[in-house]
Amino acid sequence: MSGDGSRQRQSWAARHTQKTRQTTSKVRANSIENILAEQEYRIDAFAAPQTAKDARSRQTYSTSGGYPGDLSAGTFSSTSSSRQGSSNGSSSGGSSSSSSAWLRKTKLVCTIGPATGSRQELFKLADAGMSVARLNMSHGSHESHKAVIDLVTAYNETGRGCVATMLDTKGPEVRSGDLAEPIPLERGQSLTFTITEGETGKDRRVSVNYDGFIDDVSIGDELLVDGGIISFAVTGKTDTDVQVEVVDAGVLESRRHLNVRGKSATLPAITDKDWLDLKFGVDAGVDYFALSFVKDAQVILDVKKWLSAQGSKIKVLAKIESADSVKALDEILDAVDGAMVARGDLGAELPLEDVPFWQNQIIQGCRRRGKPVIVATNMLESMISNPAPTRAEVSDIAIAVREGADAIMLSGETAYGKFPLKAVAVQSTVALRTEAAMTRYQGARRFGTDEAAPIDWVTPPGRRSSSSSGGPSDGALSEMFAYHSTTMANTVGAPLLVFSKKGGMPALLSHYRPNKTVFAFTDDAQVQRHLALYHGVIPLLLSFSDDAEATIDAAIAALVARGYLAKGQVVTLVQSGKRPIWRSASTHTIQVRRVESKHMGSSSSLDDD
Ligand SMILES: Nc1ncnc2c1ncn2[C@@H]1O[C@H](COP(=O)(O)OP(=O)(O)OP(=O)(O)O)[C@@H](O)[C@H]1O
Ligand SMILES: CC(=O)C(=O)O
Repeated sequence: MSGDGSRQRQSWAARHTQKTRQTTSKVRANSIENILAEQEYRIDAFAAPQTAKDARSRQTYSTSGGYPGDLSAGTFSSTSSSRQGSSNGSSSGGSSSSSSAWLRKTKLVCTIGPATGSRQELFKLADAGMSVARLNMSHGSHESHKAVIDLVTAYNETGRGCVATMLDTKGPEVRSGDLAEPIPLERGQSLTFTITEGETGKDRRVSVNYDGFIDDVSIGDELLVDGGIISFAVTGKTDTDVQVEVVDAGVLESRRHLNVRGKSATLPAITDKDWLDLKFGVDAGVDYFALSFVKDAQVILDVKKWLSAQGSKIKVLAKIESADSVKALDEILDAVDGAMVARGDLGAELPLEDVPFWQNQIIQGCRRRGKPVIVATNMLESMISNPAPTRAEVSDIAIAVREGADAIMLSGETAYGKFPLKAVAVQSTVALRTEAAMTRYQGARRFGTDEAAPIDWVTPPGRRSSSSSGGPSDGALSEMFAYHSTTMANTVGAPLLVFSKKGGMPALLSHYRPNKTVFAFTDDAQVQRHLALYHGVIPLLLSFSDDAEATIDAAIAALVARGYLAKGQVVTLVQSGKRPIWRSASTHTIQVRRVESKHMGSSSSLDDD
């Protein structure tokens, strides 16, 4: 790039930014007024209502007080929402555009285990708002995981909602072996971990499942059990044994996770068991792989190459949970389809106080790249045994939502906890409340004082990479389209309606975080499930006819039938992407369409109904 070109580009970008600021000013002003006019926030938003009536009777979060940040004013009610699905002409600016429902944008990932593996419990979890069912390959069998995948398929076939499946690999974990009985350990006592097989605790000798353990450990290291519930100082070692002294006391049980603070094990990135599990996932048709203990980009590229050789479109997420993975964060995030902040192991390998910093880095890294990111582990740990969360847990959810995570995850809370549905309801409500408050506070900052810099999640796309004709490339054009569609939708206070075959444009729209929902219609069930993870996107399945207008009308009618839109409301319609569906009929367009009489009353032609 020549110096001149660079200057030109900068000045274009500067002008563009200035214009955009002016436009977003209007956008925010409208949004604040719209939000002030809206006092109800619907929860369990991603379990789509089947009819407008159904939508009306859904649980709502109503604020009797003046602003959504006023938690004391909030009340849960299961009563009918007087606004949902009904005429909603009260929004400001002469626009009758705003949908009355404030739909939750942050998605919920739930680990399925003994507490939630039955048809009844899994369906309840999905109805309560689960968008992704996580299968942890450290537990259960292929048969039990296949049964869960079949249940998710059955749920999706009911048309009640869209749930994706995520297979989480066990990864190269170092574990202690089976014990004859648990060993109580007091501070100062000694113990020996050995690579000799069959040591079950006699003479305080315990086997470890990995020979390289000896080389990975040095005298003076801190050795942790299950992320720190017991800790040891390494005091000596031989060719086969590691001697340790108890620092934090506890009871050592069978097959516990061992790791050395600040060091990653030198195990292969993907173990033989992982490859068998990945093959199982391909055969069973899961939607996402979450790869444990990813160390660098190469392992991602290897799995992606293997997947494409199998003709599989499974998306690959990297779990960032090791000292190695944070060192290689940028190259890993460049290679993956998304990431998980796996705080359990991350907090064992790194000092605990570093975890919030890395959580933020990982979220921002994914947000910059337009890739989905999940925040996981301990989000509502106390709800494994208690029916209500701690205040700190509520704050933790709010922080992840404010930082811009696409999804938040539950582990033991839904796998074996006593209150899985309550845990989902808490995540859902806290996310919803936080999102509503964020939108308002952002606006207040922008139009109020200069006290705090506005939260700026999005930057306008640059006019990067030009095509052979000299203009922006298709990819850059799509990004600009997504950006300007978002600005337009925000200005009119309307949700977005997009048609997509591969999910690219809905993902781009999600990246720009529009104020309202992105209703993404696709004719591919797997693309629909992939989109279930993306922030603010409600993915719906629909056959695309050759007639663009007929398809658009069918989509609007489907949204009306589900209670998402009502007569007189407007939607921002986006037809774009690298391969627009109706290129012959229209190229790239952004339009604002109003819901008319012809969209009312007809039954939805959604494929999943
Ligand atoms: N498919 C399953 N079958 C049985 N139990 C499960 C299953 N999935 C999860 N669990 C239980 O839920 C707990 C929490 O789930 P999570 O996915 O967070 O496990 P984990 O903490 O990664 O596992 P580990 O205990 O191996 O470190 C597990 O420790 C296990 O007891
Ligand atoms: C989710 C997970 O694996 C972790 O937090 O370590």
